Amino acid sequence: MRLMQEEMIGYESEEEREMESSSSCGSIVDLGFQEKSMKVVVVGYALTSKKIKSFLQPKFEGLARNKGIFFVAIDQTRPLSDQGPFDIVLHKLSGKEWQQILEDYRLTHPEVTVLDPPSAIQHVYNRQSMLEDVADLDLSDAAYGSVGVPKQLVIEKDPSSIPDAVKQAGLALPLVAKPLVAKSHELSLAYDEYSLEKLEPPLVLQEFINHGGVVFKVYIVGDAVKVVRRFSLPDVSKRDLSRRSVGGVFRFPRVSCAAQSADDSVADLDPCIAELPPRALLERLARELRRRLGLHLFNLDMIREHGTRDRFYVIDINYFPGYGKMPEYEHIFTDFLLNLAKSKYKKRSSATSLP
Ligand SMILES: O=P(O)(O)O[C@@H]1[C@@H](OP(=O)(O)O)[C@H](OP(=O)(O)O)[C@H](O)[C@H](OP(=O)(O)O)[C@H]1OP(=O)(O)O
Ligand SMILES: Nc1ncnc2c1ncn2[C@@H]1O[C@H](COP(=O)(O)OP(=O)(O)O)[C@@H](O)[C@H]1O
Ligand SMILES: [Mg+2]
Ligand SMILES: [Mg+2]
Repeated sequence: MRLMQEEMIGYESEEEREMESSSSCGSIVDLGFQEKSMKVVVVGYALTSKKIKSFLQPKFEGLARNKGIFFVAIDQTRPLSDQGPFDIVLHKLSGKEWQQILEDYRLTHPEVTVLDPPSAIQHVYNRQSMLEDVADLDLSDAAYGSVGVPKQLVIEKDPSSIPDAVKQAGLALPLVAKPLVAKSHELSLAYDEYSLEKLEPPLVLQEFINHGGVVFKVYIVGDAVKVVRRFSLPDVSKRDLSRRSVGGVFRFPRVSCAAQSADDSVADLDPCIAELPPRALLERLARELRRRLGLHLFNLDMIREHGTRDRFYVIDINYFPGYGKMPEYEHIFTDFLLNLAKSKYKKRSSATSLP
């Protein structure tokens, strides 16, 4: 947080100011219009052009600006220390070199909050380690339902070994085959053991869980948790499995990104399938995972086993997902950034006022 003159943060009109303050949700830090000098938050961002378009939408940037948050593009060709100064760095770029730059920057600039630490992000970029913390959490008999991960197996190489490995691990067909690298979305569903040899390691084989064709996207932004419904793959029946014609591998690249929101069709859906997971369960899950993963910005793909009321599975975790599709993300993000800057500012001032 830094000080700057009032004229830099202003609503274009009284009307705009009123509109903004009436639509603002939650308890945000009021930077105070009355103050002569204002505190501003400078957020450096290193994002792909696709992400800039979906995330830094004009409405969001405008709202943030009016609250004293300024977004500044990071120039990757110049040293980070020569840019800014930043209060917060938001990033989602790949490459070892970039990760190293960020790690070095974190060490030399502890006053800047880097969202999030590259090593914590790497942990969820591997589909094996991604779900370890959910499994370790052991929310198998939480008060509001159980949360687990589907049985899964990692295949590093040699496709011919897959049928035996699957048998040994006791995995039931059909299986979802997912590239080990989470940034690759070329998934497939294998219905019979003969087709398993056609798969291309390295991959994770995961038991397919019937869930009525609806997936819950649980978005996390710091302490805030928001859940939406999306359409997903349909259930596979025993009859489907026994029908020979179904045999083989069904490829479904980028299915979840292409999937439509199911929230608009909720009235047409079976309530047992569409009912959102209990709020208390999501809050607990989000809190625990935030701590264990060391991340502020991620989402979970969660499904409810069809035929149960409260047996849930986490099947995917994504770092800095498509927040543009999260309702009210503009307000949630603005509050998050302000609170982050405020708590850092408080900590720093109390440290400097020590005797
Ligand atoms: O492109 P979008 O907005 O659909 O966002 C993608 C996410 O879609 P979703 O939030 O489910 O709608 C998408 O989520 P899923 O893995 O599809 O569940 C990923 O987070 C993807 O990032 P990456 O390719 O894994 O690095 C996200 O892609 P990037 O925007 O980060 O490139
Ligand atoms: N174990 C599973 N059981 C049932 N459906 C699954 C399972 N894993 C994935 N899916 C379906 O495939 C989609 C994509 O899988 P996901 O693991 O989320 O990969 P991605 O990272 O590409 O989104 C999910 O949104 C869901 O529709
Ligand atoms: Mg997904
Ligand atoms: Mg994913």
